[in-house]
Amino acid sequence: MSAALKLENLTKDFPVGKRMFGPPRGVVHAVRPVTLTVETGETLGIVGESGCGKSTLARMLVGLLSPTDGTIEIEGAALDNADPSEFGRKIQYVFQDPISSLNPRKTIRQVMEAPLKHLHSMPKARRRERIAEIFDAVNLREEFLDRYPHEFSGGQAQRIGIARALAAEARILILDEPVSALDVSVQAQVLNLLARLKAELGLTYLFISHDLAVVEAVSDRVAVLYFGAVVEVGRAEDVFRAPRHPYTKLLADSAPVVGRDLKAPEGRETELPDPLNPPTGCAFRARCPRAVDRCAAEDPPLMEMGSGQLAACFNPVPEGEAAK
Ligand SMILES: Nc1ncnc2c1ncn2[C@@H]1O[C@H](COP(=O)(O)OP(=O)(O)OP(=O)(O)O)[C@@H](O)[C@H]1O
Repeated sequence: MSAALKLENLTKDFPVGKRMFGPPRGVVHAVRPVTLTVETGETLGIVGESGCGKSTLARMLVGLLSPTDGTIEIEGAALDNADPSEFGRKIQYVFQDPISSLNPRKTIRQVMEAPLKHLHSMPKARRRERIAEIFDAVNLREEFLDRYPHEFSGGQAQRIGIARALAAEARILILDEPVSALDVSVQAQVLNLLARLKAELGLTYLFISHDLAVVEAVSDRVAVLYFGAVVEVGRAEDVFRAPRHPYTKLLADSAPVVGRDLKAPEGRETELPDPLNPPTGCAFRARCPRAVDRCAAEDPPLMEMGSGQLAACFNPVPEGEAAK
């Protein structure tokens, strides 16, 4: 397998409380150095509570935000050197609510034509054919093309979002909560469609979700984010069934949906630390039932826990202590 995406120390700081003169009042470290590789054809799930940096990470990958530091490599080409149009083509964002990201005054055909025209300079006749092929691939009827965004149901809208990414000839899709706003039966249809397209087209997915059951079902590997950093990464079944980081164990024990009913051990904090005033050492230690002295002094790096599972913890959950 070759790498579709390689992130090396990717970092994003937001200065806050900007003043006319002098430095800003503080800095939010929204994404702390993230190093990750996603193989071609793989689905990497990304989970974590609200505010842990998922969207900031995703927005850097599609060029909506520029990194403070670090590098992004797509199919072997570093972002800085790559032709921006090539970059924009290969990695596409599929929003949770694709319709609100579309211009309400443009028909779906106009929306679909834009990438074919601008990224691929495709002549008109070929564009019509290509749009028909893509609509067929995502099970949408061609007659929908002359309608406007608000005329679609949630499931249809999500198919349109996927179709738009395919029109750009994306190789990597960032799926940001792609099914969380849909009814369960429609969720299954969209997930099946994504699985089929991935197999047929050899796509690579980054699947961001609060729903651990969905993430486990669709992901080959999972990265768990906490306070802007990857705290655990490994095969989906290992990470959820035998988590080594105490935060992942907390998520797995509190499932199914991250952020809802997160259990806090007796006398421990439940909230994320203040981003403007981060703690020393491990960011999770105030909530952690396994914290030891070292955790206050040093921020643990990701460490090998066996069979490719990595966790950033000095006192990991013992192997074999499966999640409840
Ligand atoms: N433009 C900004 N300026 C300042 N801080 C920001 C900005 N955007 C995000 N942040 C902060 O960066 C951190 C990460 O936010 P981000 O939106 O990436 O989290 P998230 O995991 O995607 O959350 P959610 O699940 O709610 O979408 C948070 O502390 C957030 O307040």
